[in-house]
Amino acid sequence: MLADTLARLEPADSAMEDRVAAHLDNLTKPPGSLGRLEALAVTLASITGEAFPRVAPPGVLVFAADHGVAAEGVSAFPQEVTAQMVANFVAGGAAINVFARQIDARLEVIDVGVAAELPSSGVVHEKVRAGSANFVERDAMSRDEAVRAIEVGIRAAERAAEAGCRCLIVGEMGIANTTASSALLAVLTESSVTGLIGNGTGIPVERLAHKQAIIERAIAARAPARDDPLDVLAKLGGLEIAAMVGAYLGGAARRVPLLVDGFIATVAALVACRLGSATRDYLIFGHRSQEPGHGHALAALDARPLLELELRLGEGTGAALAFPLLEAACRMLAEMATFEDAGVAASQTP
Ligand SMILES: Cc1cc2ncn([C@H]3O[C@H](COP(=O)(O)O)[C@@H](O)[C@H]3O)c2cc1C
Ligand SMILES: O=C(O)c1cccnc1
Repeated sequence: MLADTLARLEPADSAMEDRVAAHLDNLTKPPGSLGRLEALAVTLASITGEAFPRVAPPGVLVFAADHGVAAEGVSAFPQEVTAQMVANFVAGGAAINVFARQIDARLEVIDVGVAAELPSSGVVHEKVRAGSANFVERDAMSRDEAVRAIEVGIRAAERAAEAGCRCLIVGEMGIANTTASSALLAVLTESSVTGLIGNGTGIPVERLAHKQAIIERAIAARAPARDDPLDVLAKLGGLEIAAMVGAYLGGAARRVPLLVDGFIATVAALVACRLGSATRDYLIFGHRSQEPGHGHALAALDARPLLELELRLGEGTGAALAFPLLEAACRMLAEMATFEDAGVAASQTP
């Protein structure tokens, strides 16, 4: 299934660019005056292959899993919070529930690897294993488990597309996943861990050096092959991160715009692009997270996010908050009058 999805990936339709740019210049505004919203409209048209793209309704996929490395004291919160937050998602009380309701999104919560029993309803049960291993001691997961988790994500993206979602927001919940994401990013971009790490859920400054040492030890001990993204993901990643990779690949293969959230989501998107480079064409970046590594991950993807709200939460929240801008770009294309229709002079006569 992963191989099939990779084989179906195609670049976005660049022929749409000139056509949409010409239409934008006919709309009743000085050319270019709607700034980045105009570029966004062009991007959405080339992603979907439609001159008048639509992004509503959006689908939010929240993947949850636990991380063995949480045992090393790298998060400000205990591992149990992952399962407790899944229950909160089911009850509708988390930040992502609120913002998903605001944009009329279809929200799905998927258990890829939470190390606890979860509510039987309201969660899609796709547990590959009960949490990844502590990657300081052994590989986070096997290559086969990583592929299975990726396929959980591909299937979730397909369900969302089948349900009519025209834009995907991929979020996560997994205590200690900023540690796993920092490790992945350091290896994939051949960067030193210093400068990439941040305090995640809010570990005190004194514990940052410990978090850094854990990541450095893990990278040295696991010694992943940096040009083999699956090897890096299996050894240093997490189950929900692998599923996010799959959701991006599955969404891109279906030509669905992918609205990327914060640090963890961007690292997963980077892994997806390393597996299938055409995925990059389908990514739109919602916001810049406070987590220092996010700037680095965005730079690796040559990405400029839409919002800067000093968020550092994850779950898909920053992407959900940016969604109305995508909708505005679509409505601008479809609903604004042209100079001719409105009887407005298109330029000053010489
Ligand atoms: C109550 C709560 C809700 C959250 N929602 C997202 N995260 C975020 O924080 C975690 C990553 O940070 P670290 O690597 O420091 O553990 C992830 O679960 C992420 O989704 C949360 C964290 C907490 C505590
Ligand atoms: O930007 C994120 O995705 C993020 C930052 C801190 C903690 N959890 C998630």
